[in-house]
Formats: sequence, C-alpha cells, structure tokens
Amino acid sequence: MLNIAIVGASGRMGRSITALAAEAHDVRISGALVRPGSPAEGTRVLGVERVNYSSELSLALEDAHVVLDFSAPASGERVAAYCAEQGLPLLVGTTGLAPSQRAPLEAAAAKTAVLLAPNTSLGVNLLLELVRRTAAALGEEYDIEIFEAHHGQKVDAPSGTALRLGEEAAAGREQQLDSTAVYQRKGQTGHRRAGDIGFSVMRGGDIAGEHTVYFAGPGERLELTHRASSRDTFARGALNAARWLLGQRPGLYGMEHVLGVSRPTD
Ligand SMILES: NC(=O)C1=CN([C@@H]2O[C@H](COP(=O)(O)OP(=O)(O)OC[C@H]3O[C@@H](n4cnc5c(N)ncnc54)[C@H](OP(=O)(O)O)[C@@H]3O)[C@@H](O)[C@H]2O)C=CC1
Ligand SMILES: O=C(O)C1=N[C@H](C(=O)O)C[C@H](O)C1
Repeated sequence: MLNIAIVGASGRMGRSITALAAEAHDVRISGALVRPGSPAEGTRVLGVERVNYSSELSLALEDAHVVLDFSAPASGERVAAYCAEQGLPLLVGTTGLAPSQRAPLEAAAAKTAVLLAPNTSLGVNLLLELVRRTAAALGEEYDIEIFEAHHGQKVDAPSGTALRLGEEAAAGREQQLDSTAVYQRKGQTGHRRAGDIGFSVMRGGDIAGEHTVYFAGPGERLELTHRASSRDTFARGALNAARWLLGQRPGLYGMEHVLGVSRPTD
C-alpha cells in the first residue's frame, strides 16, 4: 500500500485526490498538512482509518511514502526542506511560484526526488510536446498566442500550464520565454512584434481548466486546445505520479518522465 500525505488536503485538488484515493486499492491517504489554525486541523476518519490533519510537518507526514503538494506557493519551501531531510519524494502541483519560491524546490532535488508538475493531466503533457514541435515546424511566420480559462477562485495568472506551454513554444523556436512573452496589451500598443508570444486569461464560473495555443499565419490559423472537464483528470495524474515517484532517485523531474514522453532537450 502506498501512503500519500497531502499538503492542501481541504482544497479543491486535495479533496479530489482524497476521493480518488479512496476508490483505489493500492494507495491510501496517510496524513495531511494544513495551515496552523485551519478549521480542518484534527483527526479525520477516511474510510475506516483515522488520519492526522496537522499543521506539524512531523505529524502530518510521519507515515508518508510520497508527498503531494497542491496548496499555495508560501508552503513550498518548508515542505521541500522537510522532504529533502527525510528523503521523501515530493510532487509539487502548486502553481504561481516566484523564481525565489522555485529555487528551494530545485535545491531539495539534490536529496530527494522532486517532481514539478503545473499540470498532471495526460492530455496537457501531450499538448506540451505538440506545441514545441508545431512551433519548431512553423517558425516565426506564425504568431503564437496562448489563451487560458479557469474558475473564478483561481488566484494566479497566467496559469502554470499556460506558462509551461509558452516555454515549450519558445523552446521550439530556440528562444527563451522571458524575452518573448507579452502578458498585457492596452491602448496604443503598436504593431505586434515578430516573435512575441502573447498570453490572455479568462476567469469565471467553475471552469476546470482550458488552454489553447494559436498559431496564426498567412491565410490560416492552427489552434491546439485542451479542455479539462473535471478536476479528477488532474487528481488521477497526481496519483499516477505518486506511484511513479516511489523509489525514484534524487533529482528534478517533470511529468514527461512519468509518462515517458521524450523531449529533445532531455
Ligand atoms: N498540477 C495540477 O495539475 C493542478 C494544479 N493546481 C494548483 O494547485 C494549487 C491548489 O489549487 P486548489 O486546490 O484549486 O486551491 P484551493 O484554494 O482550493 O486549495 C488550496 C489548499 O491549500 C491550503 N493551504 C494554503 N496555504 C497553505 C499552507 N501554507 N500550508 C498548508 N496548506 C495550505 C489551503 O488551506 P485553507 O483552506 O486553510 O486556506 C487549501 O486547503 C493551485 O496552485 C493550483 O493552481 C490545481 C489543479 C491542478
Ligand atoms: O488552479 C487550477 O484550477 C488549475 N491550475 C493549474 C495551472 O495553473 O495550470 C492546472 C489546471 O489548469 C487547473
């Protein structure tokens, strides 16, 4: 039985993972890290088991074989440092990480397996590969724009997935996203600069997650879209990643390693 501890267990993703884990025969939720003072703190009965929902890392993660973090950027460093110290494999699904919040996660990978996955769905991870190849094949004559739509409770923008799609598109053109990304347009913007990668964002309702990459060229437009119809698709991917993480050597991984999707730069 694979013991999984969740950071962010009472959130939307945490609840979805907990529900799917209850249906699986090979995994169980062994603990959950919650914020100090959270109403979720205490002992919960999950199925026939009593599970610690604690703000103490050592209690929340004590029986874990793998840790899944779907919470907020602020908790990442503390969790990653503890996982590194204990040699506990860690999946970070949280998005909206600033570079200074990502660095401690990368540092933890020297001591344990760390999987950074802004999107754990199978479809999006195939889309990343398609986008890189399409950008490489079409070149700069085709303008790239990325659109994403999510529910109104999402707190970061653009989504972590949209940013990864942008990185793949830029890499397909042998460029860096930092030097090509355009996140806002308003007023007298002037002509579109060749090579720009533009982002636009919609928030509303209960949209689980939608991403489209447009390649707009002379006389035609290619659109590659992924639509998640349920959060369960991310939860299923997270459980599969947890199964894969068990026994992995220390290092920094992505979903491409879990899914066996090759990347030209690997
Ligand atoms: N990788 C993927 O495939 C996916 C990633 N995500 C990402 O996962 C993250 C969570 O999304 P979602 O579940 O919708 O968000 P929610 O806001 O529903 O849940 C976040 C949870 O994290 C908890 N939390 C916040 N800060 C801390 C902390 N410092 N320590 C412990 N727990 C904390 C919150 O607790 P409290 O309720 O007390 O505030 C809450 O339970 C987001 O970054 C989102 O973008 C989402 C879907 C898929
Ligand atoms: O917050 C969400 O809901 C989601 N966040 C992830 C992201 O920012 O890319 C993944 C998914 O699209 C849902």
